[in-house]
Amino acid sequence: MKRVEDNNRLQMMSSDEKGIETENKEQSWKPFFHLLRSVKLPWALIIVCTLVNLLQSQLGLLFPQYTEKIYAGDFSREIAGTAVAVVLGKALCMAVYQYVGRYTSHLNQMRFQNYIWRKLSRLPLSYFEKHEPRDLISRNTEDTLTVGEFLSYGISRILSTVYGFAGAFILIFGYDWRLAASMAVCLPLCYIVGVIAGRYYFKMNNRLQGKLADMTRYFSAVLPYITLVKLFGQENREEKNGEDWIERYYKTSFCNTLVSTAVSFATTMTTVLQTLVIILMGVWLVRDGSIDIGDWIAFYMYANMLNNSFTIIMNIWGELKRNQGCCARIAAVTGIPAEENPGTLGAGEISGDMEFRNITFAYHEKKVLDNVSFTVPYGKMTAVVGPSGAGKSTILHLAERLYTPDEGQILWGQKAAGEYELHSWRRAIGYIPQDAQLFAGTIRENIMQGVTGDIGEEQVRRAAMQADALEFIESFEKGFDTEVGENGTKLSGGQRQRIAIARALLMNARILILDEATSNLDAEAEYAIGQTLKELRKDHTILMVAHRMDRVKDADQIIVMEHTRIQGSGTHEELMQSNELYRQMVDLQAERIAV
Ligand SMILES: Nc1ncnc2c1ncn2[C@@H]1O[C@H](COP(=O)(O)OP(=O)(O)OP(=O)(O)O)[C@@H](O)[C@H]1O
Repeated sequence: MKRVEDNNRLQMMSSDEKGIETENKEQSWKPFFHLLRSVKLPWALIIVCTLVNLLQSQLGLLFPQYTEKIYAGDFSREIAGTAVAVVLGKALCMAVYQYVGRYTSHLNQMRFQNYIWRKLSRLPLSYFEKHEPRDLISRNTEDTLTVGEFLSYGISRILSTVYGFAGAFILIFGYDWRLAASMAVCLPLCYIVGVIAGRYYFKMNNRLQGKLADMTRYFSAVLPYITLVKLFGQENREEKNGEDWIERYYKTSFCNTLVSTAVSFATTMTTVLQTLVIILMGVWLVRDGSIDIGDWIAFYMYANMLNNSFTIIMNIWGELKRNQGCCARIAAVTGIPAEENPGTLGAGEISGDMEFRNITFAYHEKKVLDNVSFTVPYGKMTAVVGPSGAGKSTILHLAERLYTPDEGQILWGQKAAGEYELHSWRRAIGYIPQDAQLFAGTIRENIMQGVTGDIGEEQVRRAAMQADALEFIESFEKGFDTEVGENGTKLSGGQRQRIAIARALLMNARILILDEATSNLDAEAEYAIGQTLKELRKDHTILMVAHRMDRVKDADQIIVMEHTRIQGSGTHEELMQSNELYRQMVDLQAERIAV
C-alpha cells in the first residue's frame, strides 16, 4: 500500500517542487559553452556543413542580379546558363547540407549521450536518491537530441543566414539609399520582437519539459506497481490521477503553441509591414524615375531575402533559447562531482580485519550513526542486530563505500578505505542486499555479474549449488539461460536471493556482507544456506545483519545497535548475561516462534 500512497503523493508534487525548473531559471550561456568544450564534437563535419550553407547563401545572393538582367531584356546564353547553374548549385548545396547535417546530428547526439552516460554512471548514490530516474533519462534522450541537432544544423544556419542577411543588406544599398533606408524603419521593431520571443521560448520550453517529466514520472511510478493498484481497487483513482497529469502537460503545451503562434504572428506582421514600406517606397521611386523597374524587382527580391533571413534568425533565436534550457539541464547532471576515488591500492593488497573507527553518518540532515566503532575480525563472523531503523543496513552501505562517513573512517588491514581504489574495494566484498536486485538478462549472466577473469560452467554450477539455487535453476526449461525479467521479476524473492548469494560466492570475495539475506527463503532453503555459511566461515570474513536471533547465535561477535549507537557487543552467551536489549530480542523471537 505504501507504494500506492507514494504514487498519490506524486500527484501533489509539481516539477517546480522537485526543482526541475528551478535548476534552469538562470538564463546563462555558461553551460552551453561548457558542453561545447567538454564533448568532442565532429568539428570538421560542422565546418563542411557551414561552408556548404555559406555557398548556398552566396548563390542565393547572385540570383536577383540575373533576374534583374533578364527583366532588363538580356536573354543571352551566358546569363540564362549562369542563372540555371546558380539554381542547380543552390539545390545541390541544399542536398549536401541535409545529408552532412543529418549525419553530424547523429554523431553529435551519440557523443553527447556517451558523455552524459559516463558522468551519470559515476555519480554518487546520494545523487540518485534526490533525482527521479525519469528526469535523468530525459536529460540523456530528449535534451541531447535537441542539443545534438542544433549543433549540427544550428551553427551553419546561424552563420549562413547572417551572411545572407548582411550580403543582401549591403547589396540593397547599391540600388538606392532611400529604398535601403526604408528597410531600416522596421529594424527596431524586429529587435523588440526577437528579444521578447527569446525570453518566452526559454521559459515555455523549460515549463513544458518539466510537465513532460512530471507526466512520465507519474506513469513510471504507477505502472511497475499495477498489481497493488488492482489489489486495492485503485484503478479509478489512478485513472483520474493519470488524466490530471496528461491534462497539465497538454495545457502547458497549448499555452506554448499559443505563445509560438503569437510570436510567429508578430514576426509575420513585422515582415508584412516592412514589405509594404518597400513597395510604397519602390512605387514612388519608379514613378519618380529615380530607379528603373529591373532595379526595383532585384531590390524587392533582396528585401524578401532579408525578410526570410529575419524569420530564420528569429527561429534560430528560439532554438538557441530552447537549447540554453536543455544545456542547463544537462549541466545540472554533468557538473556534479563523480564518486570520490583517490585511492591507488589494488585488490591484492586487501587483507586483515575491517575496522569501523568513530563513524558518524547522516542521510542529509538525519543522523543515523553516532560515533560507532567496532572491528570485523578476519576469518570470523560478525552479526549486527537491533531494532528496525537502528542503522544496521547503513553500516553495510558504508562498508561497501556507497556513502562516505561524515566523521571517522573505515580501515581494512590498518589502511584507510580512501587509500584503496574504489572498484577493487567493492570487488573484494560480496554483497547480498535485503532485496536482492538482479539485472535483466539470464540467470547465468546474473551469477557472473562483476566477476573478472575466465569462469567456467563448472564454477558457475558450484556457486549455484552452494547457494542452494541449482535445483530450482535446473527445473527451468532453459536452466542457466532462463531470462529473469526486469529486476528479476520472473523469479520469486527467495530465488532472487539465492542467485545473489551465488553471485557473491562466485566473486570469491574476501568478505561476505549479508543484509537479512535469508529472509525470503523457505525453512529448507534457509537451513541449507545456513550450512553453506558455516562452510564459508572457514575461509571468509562475514559481516551480517539479521533479524532472526537464532541465526546469529553461533556468530563469533554480535554487535547490538540501538538509536544510532552500539549498545553492546560480544558472543551470544556474553550478551545473554550482560545485555538487556539483546535478551529482550531473543525472548521476543522465541515467543514469535512459539506462536
Ligand atoms: N537513503 C536514505 N535516505 C534517508 N534516510 C535513510 C536512507 N536509508 C535509510 N534511512 C533512514 O536511516 C535510518 C536507519 O536505516 P537503516 O536501513 O540503516 O536501518 P536498519 O536498522 O537496517 O532497519 P531495518 O532493520 O528496518 O532494515 C532509518 O530511520 C531510515 O529511515
